[in-house]
Amino acid sequence: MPVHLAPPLPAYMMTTKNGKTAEAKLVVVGAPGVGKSALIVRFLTKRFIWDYDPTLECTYKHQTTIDDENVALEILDTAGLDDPINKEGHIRWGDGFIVVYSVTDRSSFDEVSSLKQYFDEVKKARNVSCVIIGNKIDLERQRQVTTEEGERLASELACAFFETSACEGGEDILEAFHEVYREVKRRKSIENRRRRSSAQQVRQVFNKMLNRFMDS
Ligand SMILES: Nc1nc2c(ncn2[C@@H]2O[C@H](COP(=O)(O)OP(=O)(O)OP(=O)(O)O)[C@@H](O)[C@H]2O)c(=O)[nH]1
Repeated sequence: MPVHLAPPLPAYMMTTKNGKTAEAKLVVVGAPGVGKSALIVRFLTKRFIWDYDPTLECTYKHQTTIDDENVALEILDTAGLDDPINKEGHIRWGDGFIVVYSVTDRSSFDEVSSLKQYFDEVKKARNVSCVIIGNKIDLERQRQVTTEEGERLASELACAFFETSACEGGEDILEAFHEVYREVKRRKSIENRRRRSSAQQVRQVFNKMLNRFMDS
């Protein structure tokens, strides 16, 4: 009997020491059956459930601490990204992405590059915040994708890389979710710096023009 996922956790609005809200929207994508739901549930509850209904679509709100910072995460568990409108909407919504493949399914690995490329296109960024997970490493005898292949691809795509077993658990699952948050935070701070510096440039030009006008 398939087990239904627990209902999403209640929403929290967290504030950091300086009074600001730290939050990030994460999207978990990958081919059907690679273990996206199992990884999310493992991250949220530290438990593994063998059988799920195939995911329709589910968003979880989760309060946690990452690097001593209180963070409110929203995590979207996607159900295949075949519908182009839905797909684009998910990508626009997300700040960071976890792309999952199964080490026992080469075709799921082959989809990773095109997914990453699509994120970059939709977000109009050279590199969106993204980590790659090769899941189901407990099924070593059925492995079709080596660790080296995963590492190589992740390095080509400039993403952090983790191999996990949602079934057995382990720190790498936690670390993958934390790492994508860190990446989101890094990029946000770069964007903010850029925005501040261009606002400063506009102010300088404006002040120069104003001074010239006043002098004339
Ligand atoms: N052995 C093993 N089985 C796993 C692991 N992760 C998930 N599974 C199993 O793989 C199947 C699919 O897992 P899901 O978490 O539903 O995969 P999904 O990617 O969310 O699937 P869709 O919602 O259909 O896209 C289930 O039977 C899980 O029990 C793992 O790490 N090891």
